[in-house]
Formats: sequence, structure tokens, C-alpha cells
Amino acid sequence: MNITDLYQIFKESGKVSTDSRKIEKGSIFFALKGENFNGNQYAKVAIEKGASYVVIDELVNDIPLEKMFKVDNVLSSLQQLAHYHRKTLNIPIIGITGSNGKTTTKELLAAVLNKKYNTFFTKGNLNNHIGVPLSLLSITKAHEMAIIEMGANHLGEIADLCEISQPNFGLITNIGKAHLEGFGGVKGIIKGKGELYDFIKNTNGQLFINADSPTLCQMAKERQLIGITYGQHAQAHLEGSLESSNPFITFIWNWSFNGEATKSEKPITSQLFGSYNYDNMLAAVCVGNYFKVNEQDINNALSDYQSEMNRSQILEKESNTIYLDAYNANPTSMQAAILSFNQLVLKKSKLAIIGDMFELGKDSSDEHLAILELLKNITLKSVILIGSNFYAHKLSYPEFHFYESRMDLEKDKTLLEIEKSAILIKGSRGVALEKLLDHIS
Ligand SMILES: CC(=O)N[C@H]1[C@@H](OP(=O)(O)OP(=O)(O)OC[C@H]2O[C@@H](n3ccc(=O)[nH]c3=O)[C@H](O)[C@@H]2O)O[C@H](CO)[C@@H](O)[C@@H]1O[C@H](C)C(=O)N[C@@H](C)C(=O)N[C@H](CCC(=O)N[C@@H](CCC[C@@H](N)C(=O)O)C(=O)O)C(=O)O
Ligand SMILES: Nc1ncnc2c1ncn2[C@@H]1O[C@H](COP(=O)(O)OP(=O)(O)OP(=O)(O)O)[C@@H](O)[C@H]1O
Ligand SMILES: C[C@@H](N)C(=O)N[C@H](C)C(=O)O
Repeated sequence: MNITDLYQIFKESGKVSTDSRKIEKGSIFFALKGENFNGNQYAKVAIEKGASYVVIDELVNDIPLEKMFKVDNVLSSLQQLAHYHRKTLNIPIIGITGSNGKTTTKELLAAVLNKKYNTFFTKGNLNNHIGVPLSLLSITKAHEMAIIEMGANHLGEIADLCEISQPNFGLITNIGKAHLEGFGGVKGIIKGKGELYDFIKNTNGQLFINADSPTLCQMAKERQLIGITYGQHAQAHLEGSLESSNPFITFIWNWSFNGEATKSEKPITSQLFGSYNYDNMLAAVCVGNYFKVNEQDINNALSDYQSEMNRSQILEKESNTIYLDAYNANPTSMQAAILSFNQLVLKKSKLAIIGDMFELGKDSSDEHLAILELLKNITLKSVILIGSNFYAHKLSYPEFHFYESRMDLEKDKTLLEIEKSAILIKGSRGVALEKLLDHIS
């Protein structure tokens, strides 16, 4: 059987599953191999739980032959099926990548576009070689648009994800120092993320460009790409003007493109803090205007949007206010978060709990040092650092409090003593700093 046959089965079923523990009746089970399990070993259970077919790449006993689809490689079959499905969809697909802000920008775009179109968008963070195919296969004939988030930690990955998902619109949120290890440095990141621009150029697609980012503008220029631009400083098709950001971002905007012009009638008061979220919102306003979502709908979508999953959340505890940004961290987003927090004018005294940044390879020590220097040059009341990467520099910064692990801080009870403060919490996923919330009043 080939991919066309598999697609016929998919058309009947409409659902795929990769986890025998969460089988939906009638779905096609793809037996992926992963770090911990070999999916082929769960094919039989998947059928018993109601999967209509299994796609396997190893011989499996006790499954009726007519329910078995044997392929050379299950993962590439999943990717081919997703590509095949995408080719049948005649809708705009917006591919989003970038070092920071992909998920937030994707969610903001979806909130805006859903006001006018039935828009599919990547769920959560399903943005890699498995997540992107699964996302594409969730797009149905009822969808009028789709937003596909693409993540990468090494070169070539975005090119592959573009080949699979064939976006006709592209947006890179920003270029920053995330996953430095896998990309081998900033040049590698520019090249890797630039694979989306390459794809858009080769397929005559359309780009949305952050005009405030010299790097992104240069990347577009090098490829002779003229996109639709957004920004607050540079002249752009969508121009934002910040009204306040203490802590929530309030702004107005002006759109001028192809002879049409619109502007926000009144300021958008968002529920997001951090200068970086202003960029993310401008991207959403730009895309919304391009697709002719009306002004009020755009503004309502953005004012109603609340972030979740430990990204840019403000939590009022009994005594303290938490600025929780503990979903992930890298030198760029760490610097942006610290500077934004530092700029807030608050009645409460300000304190930062900062965790290690991961996947930085040979740059790790220097990048942790740079953050310590940044913290030294601003005026927070107190700074707590967590993780062995920061701990390695303990002796040079006697003014800060260092803990080798999150558990060490939890045991110390110091957190329980913090009162009436505003606390920024930011660190990489592996440090899971949100777990500290239970220890802060
Ligand atoms: C394959 C899979 O989906 N695994 C998920 C699974 O892991 P688990 O340990 O249970 O299984 P294995 O991977 O070993 O198992 C293989 C398969 O066997 C199935 N199985 C197992 C037991 C059983 O009883 N029955 C079974 O059927 C199993 O379901 C597997 O299919 O669960 C974990 C916990 O939920 C998941 O974390 C794990 O997910 C993996 C990591 C994954 O890649 N998932 C994608 C769907 C995805 O998109 N995940 C995103 C995270 C993406 C990400 O990290 N993006 C990076 C950039 C991209 C880097 C890229 N190069 C990369 O390496 O990923 C970014 O910075 O944004 C997400 O989940 O959020
Ligand atoms: N435009 C931006 N520039 C810099 N940092 C940002 C930007 N947007 C968000 N961030 C920071 O990145 C964190 C994670 O945001 P988000 O999940 O949207 O990014 P992401 O690129 O999807 O991350 P991941 O690759 O891990 O999925 C936020 O909590 C914030 O600290
Ligand atoms: C969570 C994952 N997508 C990511 O961003 N990882 C970095 C290294 C982090 O956890 O900070």
C-alpha cells in the first residue's frame, strides 16, 4: 500500500493517534519510536482500544492483516500523510517560527483571525517533526485558515517543516539566542530560522516582517523579499504607538496598505506585560488587518487575551505579586524579561528569582555571566539565582543569593519570609520555577 491508500483510510477515519493510552475510537494509530518506548509494541493494545488501523514499521503479531499498514518508517509516513493532506487544503496557511514568542504570537493571531474565520491553530507547543504533522492532520474541511507553529533546535528543521506544511504566509517573531547549542551560534540561528523566508521566496508566498528587527529586515532584503511590515519605531504598514506599560501594555495602531487605511479608534488595553509582548500583539494586529478583520474585533480579541502555562502571567498572592515567566528562558528572553520588570514603577519592592538557562552549549558560562552583570547594574531589592550554571559564579557576586537547585531554595524556607514584594520568576523549563509558587505567600 502507498500513501494514497493510507490517505483514503485517513479520509474515512479523520483521526490519528500516536499514544495507545489515549486512543480515540476509529483513529489510525501511528506506532512511533521514541526515547522511552517503541510504539510498535502498543499496536495490538491500540486495536483492542478501538483504533481502526495501525501503521507499523516492525512485524507485530495478533493483529488482523486488514487493519495493519506496514511501512518502512512510521514517522516519515506520518509526515507524508500530513503533507498529502495539506495539499488537499485550499486555505491560507501561516507558518510561524522565531527564537521567542512563537506560541504567544500564534495564540494572539488565532484570537484575532477567529473573529472572522474558522481558524485552525497549533495546539499548545506541538511544533516539531511530530507535532507539525499531527497539527496538519487536525485541519478539517471546515477550517478557513490555519496557523502552524514551527520549532527547531538545529539547522534544516524549519526547511523540513515547511516542506511538510507548505505555508503560503510566513512570520518570524524574532531572532534571539535560543537553542544556541544546536544551532552552533547566532549565525546558525539566523540561517535556521531563515529557512522559512527561503521557502516563502521559492514558493512566491507572503511575509509578515517585524520592521523593528534589523536582523529580520536584512534577512528579507538579502532574499529580495518585500513583506508586509509591523513595528513601533520603523515606518511600517502597521505602526504601533505605546501608551503605557505599567504593567499591562496599552497601545494604539495605524494600518496603511495598498491604498487602504484604518486605525484603532481607542487604545487596546491588554492583559500582557513585557515589551516583547507588544511586538507579539503588533504582529497579530498586522495579520488581522491584512486579512480584513475589523478594527473592533481585532481590539477585542487582544484585550480579552490572557496568557497561560506560566508565560507572562501576573498572579496576586496573599502578600506578594508574582510576575511569572517560568515557561522557558534563553539569553534574549531573560534579558527582555529582566529589563521590562526593572522598568515597572511599583509600590512594592522588586525581587527576582532567576533560574538557569539551558541548551546554550559552549556559550553557557558567558551568557549566565552576562545576565549576572545585567542584574548587578539594575536596582532590584534582592536577587535569588537557582541552578548550577549561575552557582558556578557565586563567588563573584556576593550581593546575590545562590542555590544549586530549586529544591535547595525550597528547603531553606527563605521564600516564606518574603512579604509585600513584586517577584519576577523566570528560568528554563527544566528548572520548573513555577513549583516555587506553593512556597510563596
Ligand atoms: C513521540 C512522542 O510523541 N512522545 C511523547 C511521549 O513520550 P513518551 O516518553 O511517552 O514516549 P516515547 O516518545 O518514548 O514513545 C514513542 C511512542 O510510543 C507511544 N506509547 C508509549 C507508551 C504506551 O503505553 N503507549 C504508546 O503508544 C508514545 O505515545 C509515543 O508515540 O509523551 C511525552 C509526555 O507527554 C511527550 O513529551 C513526548 O513528546 C515528544 C517529545 C514529542 O516530540 N512530541 C511532539 C508531538 C511535540 O511537538 N512536542 C512538543 C515539544 C516540541 C519541542 O520541544 N519543540 C522545541 C523545538 C523543536 C526541537 C526538535 N528538534 C525536537 O527535538 O523536538 C521548542 O523549543 O519549541 C510538546 O509536547 O510541547
Ligand atoms: N517577542 C519576544 N521576544 C523575546 N522574548 C519573548 C517574546 N515573546 C515571548 N517571549 C518570552 O518567551 C517566553 C515563552 O513565550 P512563547 O512560549 O510564546 O515562546 P516560544 O517561542 O513559543 O517558546 P518555545 O520555543 O519554547 O515553544 C515568554 O514567557 C517570554 O518570556
Ligand atoms: C521548552 C522548550 N521548548 C524550550 O524552550 N527549552 C528551553 C531550553 C528552555 O526550557 O528554556
